[in-house]
Amino acid sequence: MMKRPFSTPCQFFHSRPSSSKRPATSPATMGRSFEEDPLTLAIAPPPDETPEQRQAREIAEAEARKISDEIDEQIRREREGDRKKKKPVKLLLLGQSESGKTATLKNFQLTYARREWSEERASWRAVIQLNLVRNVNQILDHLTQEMTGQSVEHPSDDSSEDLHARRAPKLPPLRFKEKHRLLKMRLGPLSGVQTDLERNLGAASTELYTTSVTTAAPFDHAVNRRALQEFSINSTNGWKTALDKFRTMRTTRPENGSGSTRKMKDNEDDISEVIASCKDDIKAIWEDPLVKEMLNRRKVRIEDTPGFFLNDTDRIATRNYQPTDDDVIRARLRTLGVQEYRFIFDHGRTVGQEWRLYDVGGTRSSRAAWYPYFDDVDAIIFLAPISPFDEKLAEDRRVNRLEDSYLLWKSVCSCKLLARTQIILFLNKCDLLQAKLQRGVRIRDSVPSFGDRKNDLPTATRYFQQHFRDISKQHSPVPRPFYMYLTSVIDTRSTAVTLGAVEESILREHLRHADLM
Ligand SMILES: Nc1nc2c(ncn2[C@@H]2O[C@H](COP(=O)(O)OP(=O)(O)OP(=O)(O)O)[C@@H](O)[C@H]2O)c(=O)[nH]1
Ligand SMILES: [Mg+2]
Repeated sequence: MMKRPFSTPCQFFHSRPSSSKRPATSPATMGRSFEEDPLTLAIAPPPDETPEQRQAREIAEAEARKISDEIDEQIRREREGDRKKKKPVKLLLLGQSESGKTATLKNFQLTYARREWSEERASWRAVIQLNLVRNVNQILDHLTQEMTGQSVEHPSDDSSEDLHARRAPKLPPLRFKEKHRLLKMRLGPLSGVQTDLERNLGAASTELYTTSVTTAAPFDHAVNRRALQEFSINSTNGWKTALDKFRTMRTTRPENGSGSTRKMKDNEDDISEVIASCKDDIKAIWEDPLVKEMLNRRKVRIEDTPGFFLNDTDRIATRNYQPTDDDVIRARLRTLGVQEYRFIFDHGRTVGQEWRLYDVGGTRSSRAAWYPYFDDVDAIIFLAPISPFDEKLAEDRRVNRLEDSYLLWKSVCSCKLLARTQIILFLNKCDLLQAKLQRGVRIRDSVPSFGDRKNDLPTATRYFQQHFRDISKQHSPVPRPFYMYLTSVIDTRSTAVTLGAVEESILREHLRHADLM
């Protein structure tokens, strides 16, 4: 901040002898006696000023006035900047279910609102326990099916890996032993634990497997837009709704807690106890070669599913488990409706700035609720996972996930209301894409237009990127820049770098908007 010259206006106070030589009454002091106006007395030029002195004084006065004006201008600019800064930056996260929207939001919180992040971290424990327990129960379900001779669910709409499996020659039956039956029996209580955790966490803890919506972008048709407003669910607490009970429990001393808080705490302790007592069996079933063979034959890749924690059993299946940052990023809790999160950034370029991030449910039936939020956002981050090029939507197993992302991207790009909104594309889940290609899964089996290109990560990402770029170019109502990042948002370090660039570009857009208003 520029300093006002010490002289303004006091510099021109001249020591004056208390002589009887009083200046003539000026218009400004008209009607007042000279003694009543000390300011005039102070700033009036000395009566015996020489022409040289007068010239020097006038130059000094002009210089001081210039500096003073510059200061006023700077204050004005700062106030204006403050006003713009005070307006929250609004950012909308879009993309299909499981595309990584909530994981991106968590990265924002981890990078820029760390205090809040640290306060919330412990409350994610129940979600991560549920994710782990669900991994185990998924294996147990397959084991039960295999032991009773049932085939895999969804046999008609599975991935290209499954197609290979079905073409493979019939294999001899797996020979399970007594130890598998015992493992199944001893892990039986985890079914009740899953039910308890799902009940505690509410609707967000269960996935959606059906939908009546048959289009990728139900907000597309103008006629329905007014009606769509009614679908809008706006909550200011999102995942906090699910986690709040756990936070209250953690911050309340047992003797002060209400009856329900104490009951909940007891229930949480019981759950941790059961999971901890199953630790060795969980590890045993996950590491068992015959069980691995069974999962391979069934083409079940639990390690690729959202909320996979079986490689962390040693840490998580303990009575005093405390989630790490990475655990929280990888935890899976479905988003319901449209959730608003307000963060005052305590790190980054915009410390003190309020950001409002809108996280939406991505299943086809949730998308109708998005439209009302298109109106007033500074930017959109659109997440398109590129690893599931050979997978189907959980809520509609006739629809290819990549195809769904293309359709959704096209609708967002062509939406007139968003014509001048900055859209940033994250081609996400690059880590899973790389792993899939390394396993030998061929893109062209699911995406024939990929043809004979090299089946590796750089070629694949270039190919998908070009497709998204073409759609943006062809369908945007007015030309827009194509901002794209290749991401694996569970990698918090590289995501922090990406978010740094995104923060800057969104902020520029935000200030530009504020200028226009
Ligand atoms: N391996 C890997 N996992 C990811 C990546 N991005 C997200 N995930 C995981 O995928 C799961 C789903 O991510 P979410 O962020 O919950 O997905 P979403 O888009 O919010 O989904 P909805 O709330 O259903 O719309 C979570 O368990 C994430 O940790 C990624 O780049 N790589
Ligand atoms: Mg979500």
